[in-house]
Amino acid sequence: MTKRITTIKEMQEITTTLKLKGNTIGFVPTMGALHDGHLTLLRRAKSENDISVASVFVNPLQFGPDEDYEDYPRQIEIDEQLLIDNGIDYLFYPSAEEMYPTVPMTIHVGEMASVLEGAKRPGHFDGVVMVVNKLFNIVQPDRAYFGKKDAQQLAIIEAMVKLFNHNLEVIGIDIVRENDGLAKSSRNVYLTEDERLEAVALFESLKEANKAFQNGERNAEKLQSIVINYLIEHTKGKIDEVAVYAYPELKPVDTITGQVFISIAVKYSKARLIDNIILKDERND
Ligand SMILES: Nc1ncnc2c1ncn2[C@@H]1O[C@H](COP(=O)(O)OP(=O)(O)OP(=O)(O)O)[C@@H](O)[C@H]1O
Ligand SMILES: CC(C)(CO)[C@@H](O)C(=O)[O-]
Ligand code: BAL
Repeated sequence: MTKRITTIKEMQEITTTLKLKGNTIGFVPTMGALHDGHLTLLRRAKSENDISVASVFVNPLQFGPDEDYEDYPRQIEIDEQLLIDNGIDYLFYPSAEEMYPTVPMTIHVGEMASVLEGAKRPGHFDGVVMVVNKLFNIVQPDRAYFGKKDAQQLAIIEAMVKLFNHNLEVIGIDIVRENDGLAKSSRNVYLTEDERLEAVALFESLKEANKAFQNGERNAEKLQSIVINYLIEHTKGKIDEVAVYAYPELKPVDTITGQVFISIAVKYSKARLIDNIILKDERND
C-alpha cells in the first residue's frame, strides 16, 4: 500500500532509515495528473530499486506570471490510487508553504536555460533546479527518473547533479506516446476535439525530419524547414519553437555531426505542447 507523506521531516526520516538499512531508493518527481508517461518512469523506479518514491508537487517557482499555475490539473486522490495500483511505496505530497517558507535566495541556471524552453519561459529552469535540489535532499534517491519529453530539463538536471555533487544516477526515459504518436502530457486534456486530432502533426513532423536525416540530410536549417512546413500544412496550432540543437550541450548547430535534438513547441487555444526527437550521427563513432 502506498504511504502518503506530507511533511519534509517525515519523508527525510523515512528515507534516511531505509538507506541505513541498505535499501536503494528510486525516485520520480512529478507535478501530478499522472498518466502512462509518469507510470512508465515509476515502473522503472520500482523494478530497479528496493523502494520507490513519487512526489506530486505543482511547483509555483517554475511557472511564469502568465502561465497556468492556478489551472494546472490537480487530482491527488486519482494519482494516489494509480500509485497504489502500481505498487509504489511512497507518495511525497508536500505543501508549497512548507517547501517555500520564505525564498531568501534563488538559483540561476544561466547559459543552459537561456535557449529553447528556458528562453520561452524565463525563470522556469531556475524554479525546476531549486525544487529538484530540494526534493533530492529530502528523498535521497539512488536513482532519479526523468522523461526525455522534457529533454532540456533532463540535460540541466544532469548538469546540476554533477555541479551540486548529488550522489545519485539520473536515468532518462524515452517519450511515451498515445497510439497515434502524440506525446502523453497532463496538458493534453486542454485540447479541443479538433486540436487533439491535429496535434499528431507534432510527432509526424519530427518523423519527416528523421526520415530526411536517415537519408543523409545533415543541414540543420533544412531539417528545421521540413518540420515547420509539415506543421504549417497539418495544424492550425501556432508554431512557438522549432530548433535543432546539440544534445546534451544545448548549443545551436549548422551541420550535424554528433548528437542533436529537434525541439518543437506548438500553442493551441488552452495548451502549449512540446515534443522532440534525438538524432545521432553514427558515422563518426
Ligand atoms: N509522455 C511522456 N513520456 C516520458 N516521460 C514523460 C512524459 N510525460 C511526462 N514525462 C515525465 O514525467 C516527469 C513529470 O512530468 P510532468 O509532471 O511535468 O508531466 P507532464 O505530463 O509532462 O506535464 P506537462 O506536459 O503538462 O508539463 C518529467 O520527468 C517528464 O519528462
Ligand atoms: C521535474 C519536475 C517535477 C519539477 O517540478 C517538473 O519540472 C516536471 O514535472 O517535469
Ligand atoms: N514537465 C515540465 C513541467 C512544466 O511544464 O512546468
